[in-house]
Amino acid sequence: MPKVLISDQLSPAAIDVFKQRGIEAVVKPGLTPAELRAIIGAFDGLAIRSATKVTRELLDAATNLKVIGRAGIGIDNVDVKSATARGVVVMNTPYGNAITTAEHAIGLMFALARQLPEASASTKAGKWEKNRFMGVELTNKTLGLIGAGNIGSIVADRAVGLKMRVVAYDPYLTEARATVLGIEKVELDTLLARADFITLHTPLTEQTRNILSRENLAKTKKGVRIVNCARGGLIDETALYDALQSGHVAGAALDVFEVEPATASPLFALENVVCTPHLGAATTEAQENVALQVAEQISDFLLTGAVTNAVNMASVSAEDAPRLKPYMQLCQLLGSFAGQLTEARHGVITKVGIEYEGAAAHLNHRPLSAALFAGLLAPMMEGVNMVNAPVFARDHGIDMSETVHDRDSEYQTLVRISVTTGDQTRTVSGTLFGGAKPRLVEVKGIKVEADFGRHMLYVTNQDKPGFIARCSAILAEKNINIATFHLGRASEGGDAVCLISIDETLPEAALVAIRALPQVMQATQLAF
Ligand SMILES: NC(=O)C1=CN([C@@H]2O[C@H](COP(=O)(O)OP(=O)(O)OC[C@H]3O[C@@H](n4cnc5c(N)ncnc54)[C@H](O)[C@@H]3O)[C@@H](O)[C@H]2O)C=CC1
Ligand SMILES: O=C(O)C(=O)COP(=O)(O)O
Repeated sequence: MPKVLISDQLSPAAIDVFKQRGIEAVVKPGLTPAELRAIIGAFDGLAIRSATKVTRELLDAATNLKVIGRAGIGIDNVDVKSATARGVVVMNTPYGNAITTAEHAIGLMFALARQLPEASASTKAGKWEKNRFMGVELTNKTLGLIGAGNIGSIVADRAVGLKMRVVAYDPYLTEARATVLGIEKVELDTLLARADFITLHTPLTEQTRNILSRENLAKTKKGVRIVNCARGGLIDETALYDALQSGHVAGAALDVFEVEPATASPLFALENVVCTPHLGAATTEAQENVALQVAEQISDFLLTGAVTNAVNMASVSAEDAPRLKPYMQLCQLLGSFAGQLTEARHGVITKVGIEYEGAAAHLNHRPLSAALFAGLLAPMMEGVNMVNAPVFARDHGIDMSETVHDRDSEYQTLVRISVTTGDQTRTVSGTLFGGAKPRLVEVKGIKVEADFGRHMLYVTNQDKPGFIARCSAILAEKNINIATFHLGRASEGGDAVCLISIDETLPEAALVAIRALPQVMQATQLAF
């Protein structure tokens, strides 16, 4: 039974899903990094929010981990690069808390405009300071949106409803989308100069870190009010403090901080600052949404191989997963076959071509090609799998091409792989027999029909009499049982290939004896 660790506060809805799906869920929020490292090795999945920091050190200890599910959007608390290198899928739930977070941003904007928290505190203190709290209207004000993705778009929609003018800076926002949203796409400097309110809705990346730097804060309109419901690192907090103190920035509402939990900050002392403890996603509805989604996604992946909302792997829908499963196996085996034939003396792999024909042409290819690369690179690299294989291939400069043939194939379905090392290119093709069983149908342009056995012997030889008898004799001499024996040849008396499935590993001496046969050019032992 797969085991999942829930290391942050997740709605109990997640536990119910895991239980129903037959997955053991262990709930342990609030562990220290050392405590987490001590137990993570026992788990196949990890479900988190923003509190758990998934560092390289934690991943080093996560020897069984296959999937990390983030019940929420931001994954800046996960070292995705290290997870990918270790073959761990990282998923998030990109929509489940978007409305809630957008509503929090709008709520904070109102709180700033009317100083609601201070007015509430003053009233509760019995002061009745009716003249102290003079607010500003939102109607006809300009809202500057930095980041117009899921959350930013919802904020824009609500702000337009409040009769605000919305300008947006987002390099990936198209003019057409801006028109649909009823907003104006502008450059950052224009936004800074025009906005009465600024709200941030980008992920924290190297490009967005400090996007409201001291320099950019100085470019804002005097009296601007700033809302940050995205990530702490987007604003230079010291520069913001200074701008608030000087009155250049009239107010700031912060849900997120550079260091969290934020239990002390000079900003807390300022009257014109409203703070919430990273509550953007904290509604019953959003927490139920993200908990259910993450539990379903983790379960689907661990139980069926379906991949949803992964940030480091191609998606495989729940509907596609069973259909792709035999193809994944075929691709992995074809890759493994080609990989095992690629001897170091031939040089490094420079190019891989993958062709899909017949029924295979109509499938989702990215996961299939990833499975093929996993098989291909496994003999050369440790710990390679579908998640990290495409990255390894790219990092090693392997040029990959995929071709889909929309033509009638001799086979109902066919996958062909061409691997180039130095100036040599080898091809291997396979099909699914009966729609489910992987079968080799061609090696180096020679037709040969063979199932993949656990132990196999691959021989290239001259098509001359005597080879079969001598080869069989060597195997018999070592008491090695032959399961299947398949032959193919390019032409009568020409190049031939022989694939022998045997019941156990062949001793090295027998392999040497086969290589010494006069007809034999190459003999390689393969394992699947
Ligand atoms: N306070 C909270 O509890 C929550 C905070 N968040 C934060 O909100 C962020 C945004 O969430 P979504 O809108 O769902 O993400 P999204 O991916 O839909 O949108 C992000 C937008 O930022 C834009 N962007 C990327 N780089 C940019 C740059 N350099 N300059 C300007 N725009 C840039 C992208 O083009 C995209 O449109 C998340 O990454 C997360 O950090 C999300 C949920 C809850
Ligand atoms: O989804 C996000 O990106 C959030 O920031 C929400 O964080 P949380 O799950 O409330 O810790």
